[in-house]
Amino acid sequence: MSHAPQGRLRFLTCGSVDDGKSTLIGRLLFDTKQVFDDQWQTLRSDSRRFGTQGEAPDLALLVDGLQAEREQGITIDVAYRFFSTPKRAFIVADAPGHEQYTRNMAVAASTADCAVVLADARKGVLTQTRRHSRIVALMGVKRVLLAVNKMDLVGWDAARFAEIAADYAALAQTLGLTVQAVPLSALGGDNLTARSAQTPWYDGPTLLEWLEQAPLCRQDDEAPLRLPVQLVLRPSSEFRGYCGTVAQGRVRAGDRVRVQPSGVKATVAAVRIGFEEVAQAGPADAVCVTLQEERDISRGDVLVAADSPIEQAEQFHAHVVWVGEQPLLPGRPYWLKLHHRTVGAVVSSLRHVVDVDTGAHLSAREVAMNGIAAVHLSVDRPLPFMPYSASRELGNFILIDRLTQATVGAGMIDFALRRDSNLHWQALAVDKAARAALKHQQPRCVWFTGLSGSGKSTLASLLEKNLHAQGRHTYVLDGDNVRHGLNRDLGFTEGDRVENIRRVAEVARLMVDAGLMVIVSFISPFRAEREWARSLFAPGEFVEVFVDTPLAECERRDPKGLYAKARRGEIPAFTGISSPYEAPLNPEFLVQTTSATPEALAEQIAQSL
Ligand SMILES: Nc1ncnc2c1ncn2[C@@H]1O[C@H](COP(=O)(O)OS(=O)(=O)O)[C@@H](OP(=O)(O)O)[C@H]1O
Ligand SMILES: Nc1ncnc2c1ncn2[C@@H]1O[C@H](COP(=O)(O)OP(=O)(O)O)[C@@H](O)[C@H]1O
Repeated sequence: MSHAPQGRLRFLTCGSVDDGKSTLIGRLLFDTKQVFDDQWQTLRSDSRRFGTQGEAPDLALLVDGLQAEREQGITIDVAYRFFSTPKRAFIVADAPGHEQYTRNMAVAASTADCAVVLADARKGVLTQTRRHSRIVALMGVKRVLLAVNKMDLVGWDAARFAEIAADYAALAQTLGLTVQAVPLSALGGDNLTARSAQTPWYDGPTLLEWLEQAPLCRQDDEAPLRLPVQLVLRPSSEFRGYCGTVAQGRVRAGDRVRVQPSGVKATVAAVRIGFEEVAQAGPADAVCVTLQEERDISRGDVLVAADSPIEQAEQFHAHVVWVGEQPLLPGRPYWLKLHHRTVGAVVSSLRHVVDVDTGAHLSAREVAMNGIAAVHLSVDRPLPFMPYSASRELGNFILIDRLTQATVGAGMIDFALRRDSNLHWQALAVDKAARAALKHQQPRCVWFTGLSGSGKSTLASLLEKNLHAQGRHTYVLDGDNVRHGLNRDLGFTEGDRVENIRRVAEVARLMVDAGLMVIVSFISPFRAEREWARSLFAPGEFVEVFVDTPLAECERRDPKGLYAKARRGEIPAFTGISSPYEAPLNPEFLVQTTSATPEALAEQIAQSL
């Protein structure tokens, strides 16, 4: 094998179940397997240099799918296979076309340079073909080979091939894909690795020729440097190295760099790959950079060319592929991880859900598993980023459930929202401490949660009376009254409850900032929102009170007759009956209303404040 491969092309294959995908991949592997051993050696030596598996080959080097997603650990059903020819090495990702295909395909496509879309010559372009092509295009793949397979079963009919190719070309145009259609038979090996005698009328490339020539995505070493910091190495007080994989551009000793988001500048002292000092490094190189100056840099920062910063924002327009079992709900807090930076995030608005069959934009209030949506995202700290179209490494993120730590979404940033740069937090001369001092009190948010009829309102009202009598400045936010004003537009779906609590928590925060002792009394059935509410306050400021009255007792009390109605089926999604209540795991107070009077309970809580 005298020729060095021209880089390593990653592609994915997609098609409907019977289109012949496995045969095609099997054939490719079989026809090229004579060099497989050589390549395996390369992988082994690569693994020793860059890998994390010691002597064993680090397959992750082949499969660095959604980077963050992999670190997070989520099972994605994608098979990666490896083969090579004298011209090039290939990694083919095979995403099963059946269940969960959206998320599997999205993950596979997120690192692919191109895609091979199969169509059965007898069936032509099907709904599935459209669906897969749309997902592939959304994930940033620009080039597609349309493999019109089973041409032998249509008698190698040139007209049939031309018809399918034209059909697909029309779709490709709407998706912004560049297409090469190839007539082939995976079974017979025609036009796969060798030109077929059956298609004298076809003068385009074979499938393999096309793959050998297809441009790689990651070749942008002309671009300014972008190096997300994955790890800060400090083996001794003398040495501080910043490690990560170069996303774009080159880095050399002497280069001026800027640290984002802080903005401080520094000069590169040395660049290492493994233990070796190198003159320079480029895209996809895993490097360790040292600086001449001492700087405060941590994981999640990005080193960029000093004169060419990337954007930073807190609000984005993005696309999300939802992989969570629970639906995506606007207003619910998630963690967002972009390159190596993790921040708090909420979907501030759900713009639309994409119908993958037709491309239509549908309005929706939540996104189910495998759904794809356009959203506005708001994060709690400035995030250096690039649009996904300009950099997959700096433009793709994952969303993580705050409670289970499971990955629930994979996303692509489209652009920062303009309003972001015009919104500035007002620093005011009089602050919370000053306001609280004037009132001679410690501001607090006392958060009552529990079933309807558990006793929240009764206790909240008694607590306020008690505090007021001590000269405290208080305010009660109660579900029943807030739902008549600020939250009049909200009902009792999961999404509406999430938004209900989000708004109330924000209002409570403002009131605590005003120096008040705020008492919140809402069912607030979900842990995620209560935990997020807690995160808005300083340590010790948020006091969660779980009014732990058994459902049977609440139902017996039924102060508003709602349980009776709910049992008769007249109220849909009633908490405790037909809608869930997630009890707090570590509340500051657990209150049992069946064994003490409301007055005694309120007194106990007041004492502790
Ligand atoms: N479907 C359904 N489920 C639960 N509750 C219902 C429902 N429909 C109306 N109500 C009445 O609304 C009050 C609860 O509102 P909240 O804002 O506290 O609910 S939530 O936190 O958004 O879940 C609740 O008041 P409380 O009894 O004070 O809890 C009920 O009176
Ligand atoms: N120890 C107690 N604490 C609070 N409420 C109690 C207690 N014992 C009985 N109750 C009764 O339970 C009912 C609770 O209703 P409410 O305070 O409106 O509940 P919620 O606001 O949680 O829906 C009231 O009728 C109240 O008098």
